[in-house]
Amino acid sequence: MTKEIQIREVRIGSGQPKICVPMTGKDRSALLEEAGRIRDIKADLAEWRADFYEGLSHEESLPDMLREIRNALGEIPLIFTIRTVSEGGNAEISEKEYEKYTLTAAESGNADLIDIEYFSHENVSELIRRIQMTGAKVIASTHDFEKTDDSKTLKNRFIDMDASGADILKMAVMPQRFEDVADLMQVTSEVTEEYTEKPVIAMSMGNLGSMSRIAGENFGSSVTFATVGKASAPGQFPVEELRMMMNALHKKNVED
Ligand SMILES: O=C1C[C@@](O)(C(=O)O)C[C@@H](O)[C@@H]1O
Repeated sequence: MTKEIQIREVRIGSGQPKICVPMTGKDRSALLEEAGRIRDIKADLAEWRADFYEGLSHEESLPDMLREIRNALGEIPLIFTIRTVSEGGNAEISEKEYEKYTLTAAESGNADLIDIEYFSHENVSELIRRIQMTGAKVIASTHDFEKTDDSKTLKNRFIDMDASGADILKMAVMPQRFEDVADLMQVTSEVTEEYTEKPVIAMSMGNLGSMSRIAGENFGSSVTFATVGKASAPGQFPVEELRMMMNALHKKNVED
């Protein structure tokens, strides 16, 4: 049974899955415009994909940028993410920099959640602990933009992330055939029912996997990512389309 986590006014892990919109702007004005659109469309959550930001290597600009994004978002909870090249993102940075930037974001007090790539970094449990000491929550994440491993491997990855002390567990994988999409959904359902009480976020990417972005309510994924402009990963829907499809599915679920 999943225990919900409340971030500001948003409850993750209970009710319908929450819609999160990534911000992929490369500079201040693009980011503030995206944040304004996210607020207008009333997304549940926003994610700053700071690996798209050209100022990332100027660590001292991060707190100011985070403060401005926070002001533009109002009360919408913010996830701070640096997606590295090895997990399908744009950041080519050292371990030291990854640690420094994620901690700086946490210490700013303006990012509610910090995404940590669980399998790609050193001393990750220690980093998670240090981030949590600032009051921010941690999403342990894993991404595979090439393929979907077998169910046992996916399940073990969730179990490892669960043991890390992170608050939320996230997995995004690329399907090569329909069975991969079904496997991801099945494993997520099993993990949320039998292995962890933490909220889980799971998606199968690409067009083939896009059904997994609609149906989280049925298989145990508590957040889904959607766009107001540029997608941050393949297969994402525009927010309004996704909201309509999720509401239609929810209606059927409660009728049953
Ligand atoms: O981890 C995820 C999920 C994601 O890769 C997706 O497939 O929607 C999009 C990313 O921005 C986010 O950090």
